[in-house]
Amino acid sequence: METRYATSPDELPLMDTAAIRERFLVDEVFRAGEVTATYSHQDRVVILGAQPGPDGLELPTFPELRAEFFLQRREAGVVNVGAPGTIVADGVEHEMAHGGCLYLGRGTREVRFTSGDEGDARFYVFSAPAHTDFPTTAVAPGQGTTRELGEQSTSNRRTLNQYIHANGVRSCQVVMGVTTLHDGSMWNTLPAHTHDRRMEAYLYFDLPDDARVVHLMGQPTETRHIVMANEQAVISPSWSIHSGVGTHAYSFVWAMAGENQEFDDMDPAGITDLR
Ligand SMILES: O=C(O)C(=O)C[C@H](O)C(=O)CO
Ligand SMILES: [Zn+2]
Repeated sequence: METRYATSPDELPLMDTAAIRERFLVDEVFRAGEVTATYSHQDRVVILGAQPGPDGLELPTFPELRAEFFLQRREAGVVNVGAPGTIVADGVEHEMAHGGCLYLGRGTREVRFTSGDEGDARFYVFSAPAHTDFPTTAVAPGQGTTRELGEQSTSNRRTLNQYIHANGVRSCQVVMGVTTLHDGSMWNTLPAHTHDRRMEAYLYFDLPDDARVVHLMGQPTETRHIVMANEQAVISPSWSIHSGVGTHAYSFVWAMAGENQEFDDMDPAGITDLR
């Protein structure tokens, strides 16, 4: 497990490209036949990638957690960004289509990831500490609470699907969903925002290999960028905007943890105020 310590907004302007990437970018979320894990001290979230081969993969625990099993004190949201697969959670099997979501409640002891016949599934997992047990629940792609956002004329037309949230699948901290850009739209989360009460992470997916997303971060008046490829994740502290423009349309998993699950608890950063 890789550890990333928390960052103060004062530090960002002093960092060069390599330092910014090292601190905020999770460049290899998926490795065939492995579970990767990154522990961020921003709200103590763990970002994992599980890409099971024919033998499947167990969700392990890690020495850093001092926990008997991974979900002993945690909950997690999972989105499959690869070929169809299944997750077996304490003996119950959940079919996971491309883009489908599963909430794993605190106390789930055994989690097994498998791929189907169409190639490797790739399970993106976002986990946060939990104070109680909520039931493990699956949501099929597109079956969450949907919001249509943006305009074609400003290249930010997109469909946002909320899966784990205050009015949907219940959780302690995790709020999670998928946003898909419509063909010809490239900008996500514009106007941008911050939310001081929770951090957020994005995993960009369904982006062609030769395309990139220029992800914007930092305080609204002191922004920096990270050039990102398909299936890379980025950690956004609560004080940072998280917006981006692609050279092609794409989808992204957004996931948050902190003290307020209210989706619209956002402090907008006006487009003309950005620096
Ligand atoms: O397209 C968007 O806008 C988003 O997906 C925004 C994220 O959901 C977000 O930043 C929630 O706080
Ligand atoms: Zn946000």
